[in-house]
Amino acid sequence: MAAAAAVTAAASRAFFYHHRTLFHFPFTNPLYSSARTTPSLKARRLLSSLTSTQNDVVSAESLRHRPNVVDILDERGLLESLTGDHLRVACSDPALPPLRVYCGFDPTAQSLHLGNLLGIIVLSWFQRCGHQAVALIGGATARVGDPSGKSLERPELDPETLVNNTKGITEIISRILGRTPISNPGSDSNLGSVAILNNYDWWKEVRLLDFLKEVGRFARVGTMMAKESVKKRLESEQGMSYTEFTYQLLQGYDFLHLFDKMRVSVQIGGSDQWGNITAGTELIRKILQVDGAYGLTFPLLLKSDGTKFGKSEDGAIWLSPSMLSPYKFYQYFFSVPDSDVVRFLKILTFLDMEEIMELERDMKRPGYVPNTAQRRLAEEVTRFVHGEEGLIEALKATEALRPGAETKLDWQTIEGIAEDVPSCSLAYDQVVNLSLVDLSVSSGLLESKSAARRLLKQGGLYLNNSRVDSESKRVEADDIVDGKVLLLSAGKKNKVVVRIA
Ligand SMILES: Nc1ncnc2c1ncn2[C@@H]1O[C@H](COP(=O)(O)OP(=O)(O)OP(=O)(O)O)[C@@H](O)[C@H]1O
Repeated sequence: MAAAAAVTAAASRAFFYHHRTLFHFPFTNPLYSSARTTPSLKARRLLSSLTSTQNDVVSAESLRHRPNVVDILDERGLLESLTGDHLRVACSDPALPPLRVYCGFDPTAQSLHLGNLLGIIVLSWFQRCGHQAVALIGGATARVGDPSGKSLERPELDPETLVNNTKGITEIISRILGRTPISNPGSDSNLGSVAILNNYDWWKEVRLLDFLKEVGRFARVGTMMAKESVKKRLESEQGMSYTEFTYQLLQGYDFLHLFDKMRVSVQIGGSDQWGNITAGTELIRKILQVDGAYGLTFPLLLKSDGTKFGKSEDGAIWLSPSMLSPYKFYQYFFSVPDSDVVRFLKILTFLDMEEIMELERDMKRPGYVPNTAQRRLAEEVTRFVHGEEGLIEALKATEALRPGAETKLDWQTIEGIAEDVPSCSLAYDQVVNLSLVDLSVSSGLLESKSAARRLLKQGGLYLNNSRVDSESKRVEADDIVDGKVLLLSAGKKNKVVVRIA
């Protein structure tokens, strides 16, 4: 009873604290009048899970145990900088309500990529430690273009592309973060919830004169010029447009808006976002005259050649399954060099640090089966991004590419492989009853019938992963997988997918 009463008292203290933080310093700036800044109906629905008072009441469970998310990020190599050490205390203080933390993504491509995954992972860590995640799509900021880390002005995107990109990115974030397991007290589900907002919803209402008067007045040009993103560009031949120079204030104002309207007190981002994030904490401090807004950055994920994983490079690791199949995604992680695998396990998975260290020790022991750590990494990251079904698809495709494998093939698995190996289309009548020797040539797998016969005799010709051991073998209707495709292999590496037209 006493414990329950203490919990209730602490919960109401926490609840009260929340309202005090929000409303103690009333903010009468006309830019924030509710008529102008109300999010769209869709955004409101998405936000409802976060804005309900029920979610603010701290449960007995979270009061007892809220792991320190900042320490966890630090331990795993996911912490670069904090705007203040107070966040370390605030994030695990049982007297405070869960933090609301946001990460922004400009919809500059149809899909997010591996570099952006770090922001999602950090949001997920916050969720797992009992906090609430907000993903912000920069529908407005993408029209301006973030100069951070860019040597050239970003190309302008047309509204239709932005809408398309926003849709793709929203799907990815809700798919990944919507299934993050968390202890979510007071909720029927033990899956995380994420609010996804679009900053165009408030920016489209803001008038330039109001902005200059109410926000611009508090922004010092000297401070803005000193930001890394601006300094670098001013040194370049092309210089910087006024539009891109303003970007930091747009992102800064987003933080102010989210802090003021939705009690979001933490912004996270890659280290290149430091200047934009601090623009927000500075505006909050100057305009709202409160402390209690925090910024946290994580290191950029770099390739072994020192360049960052991004979308501009060839062979970007996309998170959308329509831009990179779960099979290819899995294969990427399965093939990372031994020198990177432990670092990736810490940064990109939620595996216990003990387990990762054990894997690291195993790698140095005699008898270590090569790629064991990579397999674990590939499984964990693929499951996080593509779900259990995506992982199964990737594993099936991996198995299907192994000649002699006994897994029964289905057409989706073969189609998954078709992106990665040559394929051709042949009419049903051109295929059924044709000898395997002839099919090997007409499908383009082998150059000549004699080469096909030779390979068959050596036991190297496979139909749907089963060895073909007779020269007289002809294709039967039943060989066509699900009535749609065949997989022909010459040895371990060469394959052709034959589609039945
Ligand atoms: N390699 C990376 N490692 C960590 N975070 C990254 C990485 N790449 C991008 N981010 C983060 O993702 C968010 C959006 O990034 P942004 O759109 O600027 O980069 P990008 O897609 O890599 O651009 P580009 O490929 O055109 O350089 C930012 O918070 C940024 O810090």
